[in-house]
Amino acid sequence: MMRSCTAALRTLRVLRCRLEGAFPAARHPVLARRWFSTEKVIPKDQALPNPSWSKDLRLLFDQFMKKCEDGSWERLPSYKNSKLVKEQLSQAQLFTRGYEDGLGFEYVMFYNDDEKRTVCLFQGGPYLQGVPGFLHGGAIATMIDATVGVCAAIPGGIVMTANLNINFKRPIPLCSVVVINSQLDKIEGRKLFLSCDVRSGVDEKILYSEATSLFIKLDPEKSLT
Ligand SMILES: CC/C=C\C/C=C\C/C=C\CCCCCCCC(=O)SCCNC(=O)CCNC(=O)[C@H](O)C(C)(C)COP(=O)(O)OP(=O)(O)OC[C@H]1O[C@@H](n2cnc3c(N)ncnc32)[C@H](O)[C@@H]1OP(=O)(O)O
Repeated sequence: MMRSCTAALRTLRVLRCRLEGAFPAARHPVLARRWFSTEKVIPKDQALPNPSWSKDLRLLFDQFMKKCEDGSWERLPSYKNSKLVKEQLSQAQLFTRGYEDGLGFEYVMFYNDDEKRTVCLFQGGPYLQGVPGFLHGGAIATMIDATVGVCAAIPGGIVMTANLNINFKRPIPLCSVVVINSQLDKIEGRKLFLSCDVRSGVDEKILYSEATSLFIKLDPEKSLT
């Protein structure tokens, strides 16, 4: 437990250094203060196996953890709450982490710095149903946005989605496991272009969705509101 907390804090520190190093304006006056706290509260890392994870999700998780051993990939921790919000928003939770184990978004992301790739292993639970038996398109879009968002934020700093285009090619069965594979294609000034696909877990034979996205690095001189 202690070791995983220390590892999580280390990864968070690395991510923070990367964001600030790659983009000094990551010290955006509002967002940086909200996103990174120096308080030493150790929240629960939710990007780790729990009993709701299926055999396939565990298998893929183990495969990626093996890839982390030589340092080419790293697992990204994920937390429900953040100390970044002010008191009146103390109920705020990361949208994708607001469900009990197994009911909503179960996922873990891995990052490869050399390839500028982020892979998300995702199991969508029963509260994410759209057409009976299948995942809601909004839930799929959410996880695509989160995955490409992280893929943009690590090299790009403080970014927001400006555009997200998704082709939904096949419906995703509820509670199945999919792999969201995203990559940074191009950076032009403040614009980061990314693409990703969503495939069936383990065999990756079924192409469920494809997406392209544009993220913009926030300009610290501009107000968000
Ligand atoms: C993302 C994760 C970040 C950090 C990680 C930290 C912690 C991790 C914790 C959790 C991770 C969870 C990840 C979740 C990811 C979710 C991300 C989101 O969903 S963000 C929410 C949805 N997006 C928004 O609400 C954004 C709303 N839009 C805006 O606020 C603004 O439009 C903007 C995107 C900030 C851009 O405004 P600016 O005034 O800064 O830029 P502009 O001067 O307007 O444009 C610059 C440049 O870009 C071109 N452009 C802008 N929008 C578009 C577009 N839709 N399509 C094409 N091109 C666009 C514009 O033409 C300019 O181009 P240029 O003239 O060539 O420079």
